[in-house]
This record gives sequence, C-alpha cells and structure tokens, in this order.
Amino acid sequence: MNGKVFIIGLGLIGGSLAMAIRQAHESVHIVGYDVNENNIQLAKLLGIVDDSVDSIAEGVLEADLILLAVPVDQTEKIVIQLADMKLKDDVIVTDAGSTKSTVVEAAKHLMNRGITFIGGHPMAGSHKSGAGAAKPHLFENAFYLLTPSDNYHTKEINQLKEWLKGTRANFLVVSPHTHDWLTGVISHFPHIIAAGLVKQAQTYSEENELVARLAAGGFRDITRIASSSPEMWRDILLHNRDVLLDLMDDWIMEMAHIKELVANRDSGEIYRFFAEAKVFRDDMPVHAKGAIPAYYDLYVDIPDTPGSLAEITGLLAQKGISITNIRIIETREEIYGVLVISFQNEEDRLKAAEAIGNYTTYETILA
Ligand SMILES: NC(=O)C1=CN([C@@H]2O[C@H](COP(=O)(O)OP(=O)(O)OC[C@H]3O[C@@H](n4cnc5c(N)ncnc54)[C@H](O)[C@@H]3O)[C@@H](O)[C@H]2O)C=CC1
Ligand SMILES: O=C(O)C(=O)Cc1ccc(O)cc1
Repeated sequence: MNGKVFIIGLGLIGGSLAMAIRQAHESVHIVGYDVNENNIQLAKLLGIVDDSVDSIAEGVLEADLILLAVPVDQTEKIVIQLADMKLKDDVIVTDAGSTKSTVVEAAKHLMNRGITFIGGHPMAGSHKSGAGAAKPHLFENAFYLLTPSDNYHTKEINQLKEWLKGTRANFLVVSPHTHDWLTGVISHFPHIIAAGLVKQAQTYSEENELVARLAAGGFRDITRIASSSPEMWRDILLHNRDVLLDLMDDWIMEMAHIKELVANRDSGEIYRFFAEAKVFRDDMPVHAKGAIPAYYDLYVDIPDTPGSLAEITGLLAQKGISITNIRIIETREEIYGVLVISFQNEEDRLKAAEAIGNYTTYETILA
C-alpha cells in the first residue's frame, strides 16, 4: 500500500509494527513521534522511521494510518486529543494497547466526527521496552486482536489488515469487553502473580540472602515477565480494573482451597490439583514468543570500517568493562552499522557509554 503512516510511541511495539509495515509496503513513508528523544534518535538510526515530528498535531495532518503504541493511559488521552485535530477524512486510527474498553470508549469522540477508529492488540511482545528491542518478526504467528465498533464495515477492517499484513499475525475480531476479559485471564492477571512472587521472595530475602541467590529454574521461568515496564503494567491494571478484581476474588478462593488441602494433608486432592493443571497446560498450543533474556544494551553508531569494532572492544577491555554479548544490527542500505553491546549490569553500561563518549567520536544511545 502507498501512503503515510504516523506512529505515536516508538518503543518495542511501535517500532516492531513500523518494521513489519515497511516489510510489506516498501514505498510507505513512516513518521514517528515520541516523548522520549532517545527513542526517536534510535528509531531513526535503526531505520524504523523515515522522519520524526515535534508534535502529534503535525504528524497526523497527512497520515493515512495513525498507530498509537504508548501506555494505555496515554492512549486514552491522545485519542481524546485527536478528536480536535485536523485529520484526513479517510484516515484509519488504531492502537496497540493491552486493554481495549476504555480506549474504544474514548474513541467515540473521534468516531462521532466520522473518523475510523479500530482498536488493536498484537498478542506478543516481551519484558523489554524501547525501540532497540523492536523486531519485524515479533508478531509472526501471534494472535492480533481487533476491536472495531459495531458501526464499522468490513472495508476498513480489511484495509487495516492490509496495512498490518507484514506482521504475519492471525487477526481475530472480538468486542472490547471480550478482549479485556480474555487478556485479563491469560496475560494481565499472570503478570500480577509474577510480580507478587518476586515481591514475596524480596521480603523473605531480607531474612536470608540465600533466597535471591538460589532463585533459579522454575522461579526464573514463572517470574520473567515481572521485569516488564512498571508504567505499562500500572496502566493496564487501572484500565482493566473490574475484570482483574473478579479474577483476584477467584484466585483468593483457589488459594484458600489449596491451603485447606495442604492443612488437611489431603494427598489425593493435592495430586489432583497438580495433575489437572498439567493436563490442561500440556494440551495448550505452544508459543515460543517472548523468551528473551534481560540484557543491558548500549547502541553505538559506528562507520562500517574494520577498525572501529576493535577500537571499541579494545577500549572497553582497557577500562576493565566486561561485555556479555556484541552484535551488529543490519539496517537499511544508506545507514551505517549499529553496534549493540550488552553488559551484565547498568553500572557497566553507563561506564562504557562514558568511555566511548570520552575517547571516540562515535555516538552512543542508552535506550
Ligand atoms: N510490551 C509488550 O510486550 C506489549 C505491549 N503492548 C502495548 O503496547 C503499548 C506500548 O508498549 P511497549 O512498546 O512495550 O512500551 P515501550 O515502553 O517500549 O514504548 C512506549 C513508548 O511510548 C512513549 N510514550 C509514552 N507516552 C507517550 C506520549 N504521551 N506520547 C508519545 N510517546 C509516548 C515512550 O517514550 C516509549 O518510547 C502499550 O499500550 C502496551 O500495553 C501490547 C502488546 C505487547
Ligand atoms: O513477555 C511476555 O511473555 C508477555 O506477556 C508480552 C506481552 C505483554 C503485554 C501484552 O499485552 C501482550 C504480550
């Protein structure tokens, strides 16, 4: 498709969607906006966007597709602001937020003006944030839920699917209410449990520091998602409040039940508790998405010459800074290589950025 796409929020999801759109529509012009200047710079450096604008009002003027990929509280606010902005009559506005009811409700202002708003939620991601973690294939084979309002004809939904076909996702149309219940069960509530488990371990680690050192295997698996963006998850809980309150009540009952089984040493029922969970879990379709280990990444804009890599690794070695991983991101033809160096911790990442800034002419981005 030809046309202009405006992405608001150049993080993991906005960046990945931009890359997927470009893969399917080579001549598209993608413009981006973000409140974080680092993410704009990085998105330009990685060729995710062609251009950036200084305000949303400027970006929407010529856009054929407007895609919001910001935390859901921001999505709601921006959707309300869009209703007072100058937009093309046939523009499609969509979002990628993890909750839908409040955003679709806010979009009624836009729809009353005759503007098409179709809520969207690509059901894949990771605990990483920012444009640096964006990948064009992030949504391949994942479900992509669409929540159009009842008024929409299939024409606009098909146009949106055409824009997004590079995601290679499986589109499903559901109501905003059904969306919020489904994602509450399979995504939002599990995130609360993961964070709760980590907080419990934190409390106990004050009694015995071995708790944190021994936490491995199953604990790491079940709590990976507790490393996700707190801002994003705060907003999700506040925007899916009613569903989550019901799920918490059910969970408290479930815990009371298993507590009783343990207190009564009811070995048969305890066995059944785990056996039933295993059968259902083993029958679930397997998705290999999102299992990305946490790294502290530094992006370095380097010229494509043999000496530059050695210069940087040599400098870091001289400063005693250990590298856990190093790779060059292949960008589009006219852009030089972007070196991504991973460190064990934030302190090493900051030291490396400072050393590269002091001793070389290469630009670094912490994102
Ligand atoms: N992280 C994940 O795995 C998934 C996230 N989502 C949803 O996608 C949306 C974006 O999440 P991520 O890309 O993961 O977060 P992210 O933190 O990687 O990116 C969000 C970006 O939005 C920018 N931003 C925040 N407020 C803004 C504003 N008012 N105007 C312009 N830019 C603003 C931030 O600076 C950041 O660059 C959220 O609504 C989230 O619920 C959906 C599917 C998966
Ligand atoms: O990293 C993971 O496993 C996730 O759970 C990613 C994720 C986060 C939020 C969403 O709305 C959808 C997917």
